[in-house]
Amino acid sequence: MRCTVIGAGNWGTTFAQILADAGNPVVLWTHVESRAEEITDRHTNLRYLPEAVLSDRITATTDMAAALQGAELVVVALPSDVVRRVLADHASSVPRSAIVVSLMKGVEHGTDTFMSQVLSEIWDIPAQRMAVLSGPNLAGEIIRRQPTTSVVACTDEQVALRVAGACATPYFRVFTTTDVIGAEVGGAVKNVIALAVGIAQGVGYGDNTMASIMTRGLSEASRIGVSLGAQAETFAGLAGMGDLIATCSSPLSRNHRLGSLVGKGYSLQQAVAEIGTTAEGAKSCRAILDLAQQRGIRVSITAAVVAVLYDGLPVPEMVSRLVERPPRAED
Ligand SMILES: NC(=O)c1ccc[n+]([C@@H]2O[C@H](COP(=O)([O-])OP(=O)(O)OC[C@H]3O[C@@H](n4cnc5c(N)ncnc54)[C@H](O)[C@@H]3O)[C@@H](O)[C@H]2O)c1
Ligand SMILES: O=P(O)(O)OC[C@H](O)CO
Repeated sequence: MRCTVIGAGNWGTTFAQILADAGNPVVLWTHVESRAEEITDRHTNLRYLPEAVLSDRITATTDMAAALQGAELVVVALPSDVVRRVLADHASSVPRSAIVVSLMKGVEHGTDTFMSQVLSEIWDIPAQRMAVLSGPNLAGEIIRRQPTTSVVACTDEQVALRVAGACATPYFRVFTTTDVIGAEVGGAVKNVIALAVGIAQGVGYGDNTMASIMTRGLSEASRIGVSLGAQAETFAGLAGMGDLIATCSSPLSRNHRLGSLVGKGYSLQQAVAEIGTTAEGAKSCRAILDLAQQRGIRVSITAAVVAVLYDGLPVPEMVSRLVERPPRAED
């Protein structure tokens, strides 16, 4: 398939490499002219993936219309808070038959909208051509061709299978589902839970604390998802538990690292500056809390992360707020 990937950061560039390894020609869009030249001429992207040698099936451009021309598969990997601003004016350049895939794991602040919903809205993409790919997919491992799995969600299963086929390589095994909202919620909420785990580990707490936050965090994701129409089983799968385990356990996760810095006493601004690339949980946690509160869903961990990052709650009080609560049945 003729593929276009929008966003040449960690995941966009790594996903372009997956598509190229699967035999597809790929055009990678970046807003940075020097990066486009570097990717096309030298087959590197030193800012994001310093050790990688990229396939010569990948070329890059800053010209959005040229990047989208003739695309059969359009993949978007931008930070969630710039998607609307960067892409809204380019609807007429998206080929009418193209399949659009969101790789993003975030919720838009202000509209509480998931990324596939933003893309469908700004580009007028029908549900049967709009897909989401999510799973335990740390770019830093995949660019080294370490094996992993992922799931493509689309209401049209045949479309999900086409996308899965287009990115199948010996190191990237892709499953399919029709539960689009479940994949979206799993990907976005696990970032917030990884922040909470990172904060606890930054304070110095160990594996019992991590396991407790992960398990109760998955329960928050599942409750939010089901209230939005997701299937509960999705949260036991790759886009739920699978991604949660990878993100909460790995030092490669930006959300985990950001949380750990906050647990050690950094302010949010200092931690964001130190990480230097996208940590979606910090941007999405308030929208996720909004979504839960609007539906009367209890999300204590998400609320605690918002309180620490945005309302000045001291970290030790976050921990006691989570632990010192009356007993009740596990749900
Ligand atoms: N990195 C991963 O391992 C990984 C894995 C799965 C999903 N994701 C998701 O993919 C999305 C992108 O993450 P990433 O890791 O590639 O982020 P990144 O920070 O590494 O890269 C972001 C890219 O967006 C570009 N960008 C930023 N602001 C822009 C603007 N205003 N206009 C145009 N381009 C702009 C940057 O130049 C860069 O190319 C996120 O939603 C993330 O949650 C990341
Ligand atoms: O580095 P993070 O925390 O954005 O996580 C990357 C991926 O989402 C892991 O699947």
